[in-house]
Amino acid sequence: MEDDSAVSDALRGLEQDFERNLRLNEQQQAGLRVKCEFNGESRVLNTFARPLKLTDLRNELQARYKRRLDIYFTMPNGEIDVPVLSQDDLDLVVRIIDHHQNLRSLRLLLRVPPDAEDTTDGNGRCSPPPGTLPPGAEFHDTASQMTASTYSEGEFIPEDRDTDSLSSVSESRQSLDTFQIRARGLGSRASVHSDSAVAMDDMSRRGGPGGTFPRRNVVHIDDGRASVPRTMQRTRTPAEVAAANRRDFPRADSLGSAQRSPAAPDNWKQGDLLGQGAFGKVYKCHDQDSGRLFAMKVVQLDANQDPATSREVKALEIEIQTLKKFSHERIVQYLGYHQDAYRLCIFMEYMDCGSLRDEIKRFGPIREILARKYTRMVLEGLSFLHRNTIVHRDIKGANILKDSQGNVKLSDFGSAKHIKTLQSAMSTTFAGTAPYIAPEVIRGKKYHYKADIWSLGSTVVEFLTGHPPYHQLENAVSVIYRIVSDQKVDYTLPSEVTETARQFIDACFTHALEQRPDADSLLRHRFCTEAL
Ligand SMILES: Nc1ncnc2c1ncn2[C@@H]1O[C@H](COP(=O)(O)OP(=O)(O)OP(=O)(O)O)[C@@H](O)[C@H]1O
Repeated sequence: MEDDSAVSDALRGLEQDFERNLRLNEQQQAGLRVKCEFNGESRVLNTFARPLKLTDLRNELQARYKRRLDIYFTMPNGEIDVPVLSQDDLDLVVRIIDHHQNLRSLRLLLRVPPDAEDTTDGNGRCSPPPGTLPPGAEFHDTASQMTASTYSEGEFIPEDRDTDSLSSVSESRQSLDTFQIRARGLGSRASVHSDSAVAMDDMSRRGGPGGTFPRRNVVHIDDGRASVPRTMQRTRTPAEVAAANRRDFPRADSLGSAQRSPAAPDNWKQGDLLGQGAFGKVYKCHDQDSGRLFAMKVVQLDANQDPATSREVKALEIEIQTLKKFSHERIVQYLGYHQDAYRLCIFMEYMDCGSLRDEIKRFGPIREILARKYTRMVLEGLSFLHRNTIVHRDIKGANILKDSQGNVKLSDFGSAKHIKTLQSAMSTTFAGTAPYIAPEVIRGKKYHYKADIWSLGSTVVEFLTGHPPYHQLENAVSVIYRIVSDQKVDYTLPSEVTETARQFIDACFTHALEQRPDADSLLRHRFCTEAL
């Protein structure tokens, strides 16, 4: 009986291989259709003969667009663009789409090279229109004594600290952070799960005791202090919220107490630079009213933002408004945001020891005993996010922050999608993130919460070896090619690392989503439960 089923399995496998090869042959004999997107406009170029030559492609682009353009390969999910710099990159990209069942054409994103942009100020930034605040001007600049005003459409949403009817989501037990928030009774589980944003938006629409009234977004700069204007936002329609939540999640069955939302400071002073990511700088800040320290991520905006970028900024603001209501001892607390014409400032809880990536850079790979502890804390954070229908989407050492007591927390959750789209729109790349991306995401599936588990596997390799898998490869295209084509992720652990660690990592690197364990089951893995 067993023999029979083994034979039929093998036959089915052979049949599938045959069909795949047949399809591949047909595809390879047919030419290659190339679609290009430039400045928000999509065009189908010629069908190119194989093998596709980079010089032919460049010549065709030059003829069509009459300018030199940088070429990026856009993955089917539209979120990942990787630069195509050489013939080798292009060959890999063609191989990726040939092995991809659903891809019929090569999608390329075209961008004007930064050095060719004639509207830049020489630093890659766009010059502001006449009469506007220069991009370098900081709000706290005492010398300038300026008052800058920006106007945006929308309805004024009262700050949450004045809004008793707004609740936040929290499971924080004994948070060691300085942003401990006062508990305010039990929240409704149902409203916080997939309908959470609807419920919150609904409450926002109704407004708290402060009422709802239109207001202009004005930034006053005086006296070396910055006053944060009340934020404005467009409320999400139920359809948008439903679309955002149309994912397959575990049930939110253990939401804890609802608490008062943390609020962004009204008056602050910018301090030292804490670090810089692919997209913006992070500064330490001092709340001038409470004395608390917090972190401020500054995302520079292009003054001549195209509509797509503006939409993404708006979406990011809305996301942060929602995310700040989530509170847990293993996630870095969002406090709010402020936007003007030149920058979007995202306020967050301050973590005084920086990221685990910084720690690895400074002190080398992390010993397994500590890696186990960090992994457990990361999984607690992931378990909370996933129960609350949030996919982190960018788990990596650089997004795990630590305080001086050894607590680690997840940062940058939820906002990753908008940040990435913005990065893409503003011509930065996120090659640094490529080694952590799950293969199904590269293949174009929507982010499923289990994609975070795959990234966790890469992050544990990073803890133990100092680098994620495939870091030695030269470029992002090679990395994503290896992730989608390797049956087994190629990584080497130091000899002293236990078999338990390897099993844990391999469990994270399970290709089939339904077999890949979730955060709660990984928390029960011996890697997390047993001390060394
Ligand atoms: N809340 C915070 N508290 C303290 N330091 C922080 C905080 N957030 C970020 N940092 C510091 O700033 C650095 C840059 O953070 P940022 O989130 O901009 O980029 P990243 O996560 O390192 O990289 P990428 O932009 O590619 O995701 C971090 O590595 C960390 O050292």
